Amino acid sequence: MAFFTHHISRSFSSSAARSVVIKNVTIIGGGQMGAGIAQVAASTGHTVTLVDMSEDILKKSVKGIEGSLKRVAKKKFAEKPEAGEEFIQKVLQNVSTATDPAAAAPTSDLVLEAIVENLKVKQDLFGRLDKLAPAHTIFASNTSSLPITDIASSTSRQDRFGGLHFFNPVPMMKLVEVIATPATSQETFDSLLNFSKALGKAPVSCKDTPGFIVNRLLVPYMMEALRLHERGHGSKEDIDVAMKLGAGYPMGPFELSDYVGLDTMKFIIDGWSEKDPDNPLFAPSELLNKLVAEGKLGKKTGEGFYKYK
Ligand SMILES: CCCCCCC[C@H](O)CC(=O)SCCNC(=O)CCNC(=O)[C@H](O)C(C)(C)COP(=O)([O-])OP(=O)([O-])OC[C@H]1O[C@@H](n2cnc3c(N)ncnc32)[C@H](O)[C@@H]1OP(=O)([O-])[O-]
Ligand SMILES: NC(=O)c1ccc[n+]([C@@H]2O[C@H](COP(=O)([O-])OP(=O)(O)OC[C@H]3O[C@@H](n4cnc5c(N)ncnc54)[C@H](O)[C@@H]3O)[C@@H](O)[C@H]2O)c1
Repeated sequence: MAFFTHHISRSFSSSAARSVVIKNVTIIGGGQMGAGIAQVAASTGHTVTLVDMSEDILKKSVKGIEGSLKRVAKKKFAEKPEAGEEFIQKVLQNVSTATDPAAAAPTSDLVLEAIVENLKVKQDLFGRLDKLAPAHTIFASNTSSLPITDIASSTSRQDRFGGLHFFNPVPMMKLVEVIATPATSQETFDSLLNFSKALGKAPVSCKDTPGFIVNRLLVPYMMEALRLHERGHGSKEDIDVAMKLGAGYPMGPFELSDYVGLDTMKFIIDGWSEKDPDNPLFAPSELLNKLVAEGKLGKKTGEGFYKYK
């Protein structure tokens, strides 16, 4: 239970570097979040290196960015399609790709990670990058549910490590949660906050507590929707309609689950129920486990709670 009641008091390291103006950004993980963050950073004049495990994945990421930019341009340059095309090309010029994170780390002001929601994999990545990146480089994680302190523990720059939690779809969602651990320096926190504003986002300040603000409230809600359905108390379609029309949510919980990715949901809930097994809010869902075992991960694989093909 300590996991959820632990109170963190923040202190600032005096050994911290000066506040960094973030211009060159390395984003690791070119999935739905990494690609979205890369798009928004490149659109706001940052130089971005997007890293993933293969050229094929990166091609898909850049294609996704281009598709999303077209949607943005269609709205932003409704009267001037040529200006829209110019905007898209200019943004894409700000994005390069690499399969080795070591390629860009030495010139980055910020390394932001948006890879799989697995503590060990994230720690291995940052442990390796810690030896390659210059002293001023800030590290940040886009984790949904893992303690930033635990991820940062694999590095020797805990004062230059924080959380930057974006929301899906990144080009549309205005919020960024900026997370300071007790070891995050004030300068690092300010740099991350200013970077979020430079992206045109609205940052809120969070402590390094489970789920920060949004997911501490959203995860129990989403899981209870699944359990309500499993108890036979509502079809997924009715639950979705009810929450859209009765609570004003843009998507119902099953639509949103498919949009987020059922694998990511499972990583989150398994991690929390392991740490806090007696908490009924974090009880696992058999239906979720079954769909993930079948490879039905939501929109990204063409099927989850609903079919998209
Ligand atoms: C148990 C664990 C569970 C918790 C998981 C937590 C996960 C995580 O940590 C936190 C999250 O992110 S939580 C998740 C938080 N996220 C939420 O809660 C999201 C909830 N959903 C929403 O806010 C809305 O449904 C959307 C904004 C997604 C779509 O808007 P809509 O009005 O319903 O429908 P529309 O007709 O489709 O789109 C209209 C127009 O919007 C534009 N546009 C849209 N996507 C775009 C993109 N990718 N690019 C560019 N542009 C994009 C475009 O102009 C489009 O027009 P077009 O002519 O079609 O090009
Ligand atoms: N999906 C969401 O709605 C959402 C929202 C906010 C935060 N997050 C968090 O963002 C992170 C990424 O989520 P996502 O939805 O973009 O996942 P995703 O599955 O769409 O993408 C993850 C990408 O990371 C790559 N990857 C995995 N391990 C890697 C490694 N070691 N090196 C380089 N690349 C690697 C994968 O190839 C994949 O392209 C997770 O920590 C997740 O919890 C997700």
